[in-house]
Formats: sequence, C-alpha cells, structure tokens
Amino acid sequence: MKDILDAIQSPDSTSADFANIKLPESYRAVTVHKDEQEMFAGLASRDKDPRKSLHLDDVALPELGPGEALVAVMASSVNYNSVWTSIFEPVSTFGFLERYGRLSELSKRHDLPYHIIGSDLAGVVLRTGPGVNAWNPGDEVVAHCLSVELESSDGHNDTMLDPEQRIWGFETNFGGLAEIALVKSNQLMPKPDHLSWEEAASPGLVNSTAYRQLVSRNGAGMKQGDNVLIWGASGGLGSYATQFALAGGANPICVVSSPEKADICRSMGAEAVIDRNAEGYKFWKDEHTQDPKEWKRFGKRIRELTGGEDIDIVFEHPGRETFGASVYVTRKGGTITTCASTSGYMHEYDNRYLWMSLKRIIGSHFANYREAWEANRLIAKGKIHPTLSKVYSLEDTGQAAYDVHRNLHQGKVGVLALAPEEGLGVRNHELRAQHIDAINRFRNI
Ligand SMILES: C/C=C/C(=O)SCCNC(=O)CCNC(=O)[C@H](O)C(C)(C)COP(=O)(O)OP(=O)(O)OC[C@H]1O[C@@H](n2cnc3c(N)ncnc32)[C@H](O)[C@@H]1OP(=O)(O)O
Ligand SMILES: NC(=O)C1=CN([C@@H]2O[C@H](COP(=O)(O)OP(=O)(O)OC[C@H]3O[C@@H](n4cnc5c(N)ncnc54)[C@H](OP(=O)(O)O)[C@@H]3O)[C@@H](O)[C@H]2O)C=CC1
Repeated sequence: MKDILDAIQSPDSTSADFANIKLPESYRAVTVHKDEQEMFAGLASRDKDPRKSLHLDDVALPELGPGEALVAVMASSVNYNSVWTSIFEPVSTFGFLERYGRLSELSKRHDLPYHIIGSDLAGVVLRTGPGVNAWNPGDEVVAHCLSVELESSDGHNDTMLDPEQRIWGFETNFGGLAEIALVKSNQLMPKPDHLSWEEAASPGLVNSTAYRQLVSRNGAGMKQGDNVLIWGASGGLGSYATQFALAGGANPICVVSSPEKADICRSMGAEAVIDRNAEGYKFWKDEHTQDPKEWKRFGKRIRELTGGEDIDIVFEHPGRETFGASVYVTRKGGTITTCASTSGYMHEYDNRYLWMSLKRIIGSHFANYREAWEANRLIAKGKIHPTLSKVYSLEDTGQAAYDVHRNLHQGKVGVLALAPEEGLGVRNHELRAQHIDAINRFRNI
C-alpha cells in the first residue's frame, strides 16, 4: 500500500509506474458482517448504532473482471445509504448481494459474508480489466455509483431503467469506504482538479441525485423562477438542490431545523428560509393522524416568503413525516419529486389536493450515466461546490455514520482512506482560488 501511496504523491509517476506496482493481496475496508445482520432486532431505528455494526477489516483483493477497474481510494464520503446498511434497514443489504451473486459467474464475487460499503470515491486507477480503453492506471478519478449490466433494452434510453440497476457499495460489494475499490469502468469520471481528494469524493452521490431529481427532464425539469421547496436544505441532498435552484434562477424555499443551518442556507444565497424547529410544525397529531391545519400554517408561511405564491416543485426525501404537507403546499399543476423516505416509507396524503389541482408526484432515484457525468462536470467547472463539513479517518467511519444517522452533521461528511491528511490532490490552484470561499462554506460548522 505504501508503494501505491508513494506513486500517487510523486509528481513524476507515469501510467507505467502505476501499472507496474504489485497490488497487495488484501486491503482495509469498512464492512458489515452477515452473521450480525440481526444484531439490532427489536431496537427502534434511532437506537441502532452504526459504531457497533461497522467494522474495519482486512479483506481480500477481488479479482478484476472485464470492463472493470481497481481504484486506489484516497477519500470517500458517508451517504445515508451506508447508514441504512449499518442499521440493516429497511432490509439487510446481504439480500442484494445474494441476488446479484446469482446473476453470473462474475457477479458471484459479490456474494460474501461481509459487505464492503460506500458509494463515493476519489482516487487513482490502479488496474483496468479487458475491454477498458478510456481509462488507464494513474488516472485521477471520481466514481459515480450506478452499476448496470445493460443487456436489456429497457435501460438503453435511460440507464437508471436497466432491470439490473444497482447502487455500487449498497447493492454491490467492494464499495468506496476502503483503501481499494472495484468499479465498472463506466462509473469513472475525471476528478475535478481544483479540489482535494476529500472534497472531490463528497458530492458524487447526492449531487447526481439532486441533479436528476430537480434539474433533469427525467425529474422535475426545474426552470427559471420556479419556487422550489427544499427539505433538509443544508443536508447532503438539500445542499446541492439549493445550489441548483440558485444557479438555475429558481427561488429556493429552504427548510432546516436550526439557526446555524438557516445561516448556511443564507450564506449560499437563499433568501427564503424556514426553521421547522423554531416554528414548531407538527404535521402529525399522533402516529396515525395528520393535522391539515399545520399544512395550512406551513403554506401560509411559504406565501409570506414568496409574496403570495405557492410551490412549483417540492424536493422531497423525509417521506412520511412531511409528504402530506408537501402535496398540500404545491401549486396547481406543480410537482412533488421524491427520492427517499427517511422518516418512513408508507406515505399518507390527501389525494383530493393532488387530483383536483392536477399535481404530479415523480419518483426519482440516483442518476443515469449521462446525468451523473453532467453533475460532475458542474463541480469540475466550479459552478456547483462541495459541501464538505467534517472529515473522519477510515477507522472512525462508524462515528461518521452515527453523526449522519442522528442528524448531527451539516452538508457532507468525508472519510480519508489512503490520503494521509486533508488538503492533498489539488492540481488547479487558480480555479480553486476563484471559488475558495464557496468550497469552504460548510467546513467546521
Ligand atoms: C443512491 C442512493 C440511494 C439511497 O440512499 S435510496 C435509500 C436506501 N434504499 C432503500 O431504502 C431501498 C431498499 N430496498 C428495498 O427496500 C427493497 O429492495 C424494495 C422494496 C425496493 C424491493 O423489494 P424486493 O423484495 O427486493 O423486490 P420485489 O420487487 O418486491 O421482488 C420480490 C418478488 O416479487 C416479485 N414481483 C415484483 N413485482 C411484482 C408484481 N408487479 N407482481 C407480482 N410479483 C412481483 C419479484 O419478481 C420477486 O419475485 P422472486 O422473489 O420470485 O424473484
Ligand atoms: N434515491 C436516491 O437516489 C437517494 C436517496 N437518498 C436518501 O435521501 C435521504 C436523505 O439523504 P441525505 O440528504 O444525504 O441525508 P442528510 O441526513 O444529509 O440530510 C437530510 C436532511 O433532511 C432533513 N430531515 C431529516 N428528517 C426529517 C424529517 N423527519 N422532517 C423534515 N426534515 C427532515 C434534515 O435536515 P433538517 O434537520 O435541517 O431539517 C436532514 O439534514 C436518505 O433517506 C437517503 O437514503 C439519498 C441520496 C440518493
């Protein structure tokens, strides 16, 4: 591993140098264990502690197949899907690995008694498999997390519709929270050269998802002037949705849960911010009954902030707790676009407000190859910025996931894998200098 790191840190290393490095037989990786998948049985979700289920193990280097790449991971990030994996909710991810393992001889490698998690990385290509021509050892890359087989025509227009669509590091093994990761080569994209390893590793999953969900025609197709209600506007997804709304000439109405988070949204340029805690919205009277009066109070507050207008697009992901309110506050003909259900996936809303006002609910999930590429391009051009707040070591990934599970974090939480310290890997200092305040906006708050 030392040879790999030395080569990455030497400015003189050539592609041939990387190709000639002897790869280790094993490497360190963050895992969950199959024989522990029942460890939290009977506990409430909130009490399931990722620090207990996430392990840092030495794992065997997987065999490299056609169309694949082995990447030395300098940094990764925590996504909420890793929180779901670590608490074995809503299902254990070992079921995904077993199912994938049944697909082919090659996919069998993924069905192991441990799951190496993580769906983001920034690093350097070490080896490519047969059939890979676009990438070479030594290339500095980030990886998006869409894994597809593309053997069915269903996915040929929109790669997210492939019947064998999987999220790498969640529904496949050999993820990014590790010193080495295995990806399909078409997951690779150029690393934005003005960012450090940990900054570059942080936007991938959430930035691509927010791009499809809000901007792409496959999602809400946001346009200039739209009022966009963004839940969790300083969180992982929300911090990118807010940037897309502002950069696209829309009007974000940011919902957050503390004055600090409200300040972050304002510092990004948002003017309309609602602190849901301070204003005490209680959309559910009890576990089974919603309170339409609270939807209305929320809607009135939005009208105050917009000069009397309602919401064109709701950027939804909290799910059960907010969905009824989201449908209610959307304007006639507006769109609720959802990619998740953090607070519960059995949603309830008053359908009269949907059909009578011709609203639409759009389901959105990650991003297709092209959308992920376009989202990364915006980062590389300095149009959209990473929202990295705090960085942990690989050893402390459990704590990092705990922070995200308990909503103690801001923006994105990074993890250093092979990178010995923060701040390395910047190649374009001029572009960085132009955007340094925006790049650092979320740091250490
Ligand atoms: C990028 C980051 C993203 C995120 O963070 S997203 C948040 C994290 N992700 C999640 O929380 C999602 C986790 N996944 C799940 O909870 C489950 O993954 C799903 C509920 C999405 C799917 O459940 P399942 O049981 O895997 O799939 P089924 O489609 O219900 O398949 C079970 C059997 O049911 C059959 N079936 C499917 N549709 C139909 C139908 N319309 N009529 C009859 N049968 C159907 C199938 O074929 C299959 O059958 P057979 O077991 O024999 O293979
Ligand atoms: N389908 C897909 O492709 C993707 C799905 N996801 C899913 O989206 C969800 C959010 O992910 P991410 O943004 O990274 O997570 P984060 O935890 O970083 O941010 C979510 C934010 O949502 C807000 N929130 C949480 N619970 C509630 C609630 N009950 N009511 C209102 N607001 C709430 C919080 O903000 P505050 O407290 O300030 O209001 C929180 O910071 C997860 O479930 C994740 O699995 C994520 C990425 C891709």
